[in-house]
Amino acid sequence: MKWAALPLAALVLYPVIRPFDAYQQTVLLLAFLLAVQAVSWNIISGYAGYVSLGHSAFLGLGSYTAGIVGVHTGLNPFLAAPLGGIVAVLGALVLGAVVLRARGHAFVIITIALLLAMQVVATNWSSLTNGSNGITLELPFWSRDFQNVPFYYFFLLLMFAAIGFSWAIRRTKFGTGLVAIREDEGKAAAIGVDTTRYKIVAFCCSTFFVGMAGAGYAYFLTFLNPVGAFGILGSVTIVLAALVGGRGTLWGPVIGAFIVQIASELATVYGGGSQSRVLLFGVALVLVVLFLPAGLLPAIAARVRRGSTVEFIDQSGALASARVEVHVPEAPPGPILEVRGVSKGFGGLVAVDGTDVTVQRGSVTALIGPNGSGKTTLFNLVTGAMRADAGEIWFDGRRIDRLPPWTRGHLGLGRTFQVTRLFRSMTVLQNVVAPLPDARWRTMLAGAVRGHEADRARELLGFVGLARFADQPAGSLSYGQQKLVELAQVLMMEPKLVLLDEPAGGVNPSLVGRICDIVRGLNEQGVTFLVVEHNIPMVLGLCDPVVVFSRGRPIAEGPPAAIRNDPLVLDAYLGEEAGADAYA
Ligand SMILES: Nc1ncnc2c1ncn2[C@@H]1O[C@H](COP(=O)(O)OP(=O)(O)OP(=O)(O)O)[C@@H](O)[C@H]1O
Repeated sequence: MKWAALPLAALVLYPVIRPFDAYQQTVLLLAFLLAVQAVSWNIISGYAGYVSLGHSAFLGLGSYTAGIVGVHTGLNPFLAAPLGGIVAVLGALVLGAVVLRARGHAFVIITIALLLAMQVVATNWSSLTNGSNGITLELPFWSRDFQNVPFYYFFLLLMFAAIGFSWAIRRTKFGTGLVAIREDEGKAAAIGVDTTRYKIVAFCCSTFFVGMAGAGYAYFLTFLNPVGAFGILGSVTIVLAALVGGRGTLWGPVIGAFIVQIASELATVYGGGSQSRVLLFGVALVLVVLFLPAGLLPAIAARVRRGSTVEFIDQSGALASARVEVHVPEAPPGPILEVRGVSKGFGGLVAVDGTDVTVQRGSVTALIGPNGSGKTTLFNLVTGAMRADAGEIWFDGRRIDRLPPWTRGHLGLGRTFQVTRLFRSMTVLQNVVAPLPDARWRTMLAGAVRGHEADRARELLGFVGLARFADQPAGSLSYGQQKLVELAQVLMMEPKLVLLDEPAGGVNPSLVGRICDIVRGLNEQGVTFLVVEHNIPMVLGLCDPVVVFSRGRPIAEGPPAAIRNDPLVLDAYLGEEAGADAYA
């Protein structure tokens, strides 16, 4: 941040030193305007990864708000700017509430459609917008000699505000949640992130300053029409600026905005007008995607990192034992999880077939069965990653099968994955503090890594023997270590029941013992476990009871000693010979 102080101070002082450089001021103020848009766009499309290709629609909305209000009330567009921001946010709220319930590409397409739809509305709703004749705004009331100076400071101030806002968001749990959504939306939901709410709020946040800027821009142009206000080129420019600088970073979109604005100006001056600009943007977009996919700033950061020495971490003693207190509310014995008649099919394949499974509170229950017998699908149904076709799921006395995954997480249902799903761009510590224990706005807006939560995360990392890796990127850990981090992550949610999907799969045998110790230690303190595992000796040593699955339903259940000798199980699961070997 310090490196930015000097150029920012120069920008603040420039009109004071050269008040009559109207052209240079115009170039710069348009760069500020683009930066406001790119920084705002970055909140939904960089942090959360939902690319909006029609974001200039919100600039148009702000412009029209100021124009229409100005025509009817005579309010100065600068004073109408907050209203422009609010209208943009309301637009985003309505659109986001509809579109952002879904995942993926639909959002991109719909944002383009939104932009074009607004153009059509602005053209045809003549009584409000004066149709394609456009709206002429009042002329600035100050002297023409330094006409650009107030606009310069208006956009500069907005740029600072947008950067500050983006910076603040990134430091909250909300910001971490957005990055989690970008990296793995399903996993984010499993650790308690209300992904729908987060995306809608992020979309709204990404429009407020754009709407405000729209009001100022209309005043600067003193004229508005539908094609100008809702043109696709504006949106492409925003995306290009953010991509060039580095989307998902704080300063990337700012730097990108300056580069794109200056390049665009050069193309207009030396390249023969706006047609050359379109060509330039098209070529630049292709080049950036091909050769600089992460953008300029991340590419420079990666080069600097490559040049610096890598810290060696002494891994000896990394498995040192530790104990951690977990809080599980007292409850009478009985079932904590009941799966009643649940089915799930994929096309013609029935993966889970009218299954009943009960997990008793305080147990370490195993779920074993051959590959493809439906164990992971059952986990997905219990945690809400998939919806059951039929049946009911009850957790801790409450029916949960219609609840979203994050609510199930808030109720105390934790889960690890067969193939670990840590957020790889985050550090180990950031991963562990990422889960959200409840849906309160206060929690969402709290600092991402703060006070007692950060202490707790370090304590949990110590418990799984990985405290010294806290500040390393999660992706740099070994597979087994990532499994342990994922366990620490789940424990952050104070779960009552943890579903472990193949905790020993692909893990060094020395770690398997450690995982068993951890599970036993937590279980003694009241945490219930449901474990899917192919490592039969581990299952028989750790779990009781054992439920055996075959073709989407349980075929046997009982203590390990009984399961070990059950001919049905040997037949369905391992075949007799293999079974004898495995249990030997
Ligand atoms: N999203 C999906 N779409 C289509 N088929 C699926 C999907 N998920 C699982 N299946 C199928 O459902 C069946 C059960 O798969 P599931 O992953 O639940 O088995 P599993 O018992 O966990 O297997 P493994 O022990 O190998 O992990 C398999 O035939 C699988 O191909």
